Amino acid sequence: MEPSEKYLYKYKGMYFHPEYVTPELIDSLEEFEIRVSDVFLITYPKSGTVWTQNILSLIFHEGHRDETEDIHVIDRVPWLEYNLNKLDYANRPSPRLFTTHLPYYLVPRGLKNKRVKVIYVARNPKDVLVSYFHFSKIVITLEEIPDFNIFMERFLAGKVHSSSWLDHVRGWYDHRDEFSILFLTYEEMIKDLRGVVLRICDFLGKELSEDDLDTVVKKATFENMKEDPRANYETMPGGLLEKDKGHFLRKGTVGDWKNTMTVAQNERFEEVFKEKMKDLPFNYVWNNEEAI
Ligand SMILES: Nc1ncnc2c1ncn2[C@@H]1O[C@H](COP(=O)(O)OS(=O)(=O)O)[C@@H](OP(=O)(O)O)[C@H]1O
Repeated sequence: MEPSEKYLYKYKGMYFHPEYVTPELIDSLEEFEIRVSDVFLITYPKSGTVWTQNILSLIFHEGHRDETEDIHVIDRVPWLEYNLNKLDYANRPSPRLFTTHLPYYLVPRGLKNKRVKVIYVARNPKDVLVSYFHFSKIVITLEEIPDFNIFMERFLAGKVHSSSWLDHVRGWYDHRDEFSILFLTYEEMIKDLRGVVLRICDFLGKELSEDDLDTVVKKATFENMKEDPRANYETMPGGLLEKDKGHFLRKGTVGDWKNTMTVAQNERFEEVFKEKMKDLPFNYVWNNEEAI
């Protein structure tokens, strides 16, 4: 079953939503003017994007940490290709923080000067699949596919928004030498959030006091983010979420795929993905017992 054109179109090998992204915009991003102080967060959807957005916002903005500023993370670390709140990116003060789901070959050329810091977060693709499946039910501009089996086949074929998980992760990993890039996984964030925040700070050359570090870690926990209107995405622009159907911050756990996928579905998933993932260094995300 092919994706409906109402929700998806393909451009330069990548599926985009027609309402938010035009081919002209994608083309223009190649020349997007980069500052060396910019920081880019890059993810495949449902891999821990908003979590890391929140962490970056907390690291960089005292007013977020001490709650004196009421600015949503979508405005602190906005999407490069989905400028939902029409921010003036060219005139934002430095350091600018951006988020993107773009593949390595569509990001601004300036990222390749190796001076711009890029953080890539990957997550076990089975958990990504399940999170994506639930997400498609609550976002009004995503095609809702009630049958998990059909959704999984679309996911495996890369016929979803942002295309194939495998191509995304592999592309960024195989081209890592062209960027100044820190790879993180959702699973290690779950296992040792403080350690990951420290690694991010180290990578970005940010020094936080112990108290500030504690605050970042505390405010980035699932429970606290769920209660924080600046970070829980309950009020997405344009009323994108159908709140009575579920929440953006849904479960926030590792291994939830086991509650959804049948043995046969897991076998099918592994048949398509496992061999192709073999030489990726993220093998540990494949098997949750090994990850935790
Ligand atoms: N603090 C924290 N701790 C643990 N997990 C968290 C946290 N914040 C967000 N999440 C979970 O991340 C999933 C959403 O992924 P993304 O933010 O990448 O989605 S999106 O691409 O921006 O739509 C989604 O995963 P699921 O719960 O499995 O659906 C969120 O719950």
